[in-house]
Amino acid sequence: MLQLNDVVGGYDDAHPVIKNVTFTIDKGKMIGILGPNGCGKSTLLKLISGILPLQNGSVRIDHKVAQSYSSRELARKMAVLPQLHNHSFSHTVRETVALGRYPYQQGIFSSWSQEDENAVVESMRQTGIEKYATEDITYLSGGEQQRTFVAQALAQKSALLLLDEPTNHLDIEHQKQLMDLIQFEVKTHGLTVLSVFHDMNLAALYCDELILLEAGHIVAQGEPHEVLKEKQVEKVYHTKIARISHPVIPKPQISLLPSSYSQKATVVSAQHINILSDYVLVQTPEPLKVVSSSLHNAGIGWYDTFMNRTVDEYYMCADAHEEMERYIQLAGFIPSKTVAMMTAVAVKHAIIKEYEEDGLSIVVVVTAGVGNAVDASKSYLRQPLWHIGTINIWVFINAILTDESLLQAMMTATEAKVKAMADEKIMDTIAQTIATGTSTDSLLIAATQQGEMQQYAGTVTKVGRLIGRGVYEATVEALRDYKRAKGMIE
Ligand SMILES: Nc1ncnc2c1ncn2[C@@H]1O[C@H](COP(=O)(O)OP(=O)(O)OP(=O)(O)O)[C@@H](O)[C@H]1O
Repeated sequence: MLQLNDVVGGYDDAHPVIKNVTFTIDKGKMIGILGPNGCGKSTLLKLISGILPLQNGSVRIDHKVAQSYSSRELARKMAVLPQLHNHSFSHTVRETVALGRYPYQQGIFSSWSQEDENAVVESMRQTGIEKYATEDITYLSGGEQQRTFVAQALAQKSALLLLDEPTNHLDIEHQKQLMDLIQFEVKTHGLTVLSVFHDMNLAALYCDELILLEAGHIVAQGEPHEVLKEKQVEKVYHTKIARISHPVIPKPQISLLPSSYSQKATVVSAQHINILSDYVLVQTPEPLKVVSSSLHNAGIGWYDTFMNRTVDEYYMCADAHEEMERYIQLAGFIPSKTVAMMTAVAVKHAIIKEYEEDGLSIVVVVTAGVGNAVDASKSYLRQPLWHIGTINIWVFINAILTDESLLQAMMTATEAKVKAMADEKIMDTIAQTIATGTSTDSLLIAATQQGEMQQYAGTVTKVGRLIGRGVYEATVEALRDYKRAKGMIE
């Protein structure tokens, strides 16, 4: 649909802004242009739309050199949404949108057709601006004006849309509406879109491909995950960032790292573990980075309150998540900052252990009830019933853990728990084999993210050795306590 070959151009022949830019966009694709301020994004759009002449190279639209189209023909092929600037002219919203139909007019509005009318009405409806139709555009907010100019570009009904920061001035509801609308036109009507973005995350969510410009050159081009690489983005934008995965769809997202974020020194020790009447509680002065399978706030996140709550062995609740959230609130804590799990074991039986080796320390807290012990390899023999038995394990680590380390710590802790079950000969009463856990166990790894970096946490790493030993010893002790409480041992 659009082909650029060795395009050179700008405002001054001696110093072109755009230098040898080559790319092709297929029909029905949405491509985002990214790059720092002044790198030439808007200039590139101006060269493509013919506002600026090319110094070298060619722009082809539908295999024909762009300059060979008359201006009216070109406008039927290509609509342009420039960067929104203050403008002095005064038109109603409807008149402004209707200007998008000029390529189809013979004289000024002398041949207004039903098709023109339909295009204007439809694009005003799509962008949600019908209610402002008779208002003067200069009285609208920045976002409303932006939507009016998008409607004008859509009313042009051209196959190629060039957009310069289309979501400028829009709140997130209208950003999403606009991007959804453009994506719908791309997917269902084969519209081709080339759009400048400052918001890399929005571009990654909606674009098929991204082009990253630096000082008028293309430095990267491809699918969002290929272009938004941490080192590449840091180099081009001269700033520290973290690349993360979108939580719901497989797209990369870029997060800024403020340079002056400072945390209070946080070291978790056994003294932080409070055993209250109904729950074990830990509160830390700063949030810890947590990975857990807790009932409340499972997954990876940052939390400063940790609760292991005793419930009746026959606890039943239609919505345990909602009930737990209410419980946390009534107990005086903030649900969004709290990770919480449940146990049928009285919390006075919680085992707390602290380990330190070579400047690295961890705290392990375990409650173990194994009335519902299961051999994971034989659990298919059971009915899938939810029943609280539960071994809950917390591991607090005074160090910086990478994500891979947090996940390895989960594995190391699980292996240590399984070994404790084996050594204590805890049986799966249905399979008649040694159990590996209970059917509702939870595990939490929480790192202060201060101190020494622990890249890995497998069994023979510095932190893995502490976790393996700590979880094993605390679980064995908790299992013995459980047996004692049940009169199984002295
Ligand atoms: N009308 C103009 N005359 C002369 N130089 C210009 C003109 N417009 C832009 N420039 C220069 O061209 C370079 C590229 O500008 P351009 O607007 O294309 O950058 P951009 O990547 O779109 O920037 P931003 O992210 O700030 O919108 C800049 O150095 C800018 O100063």
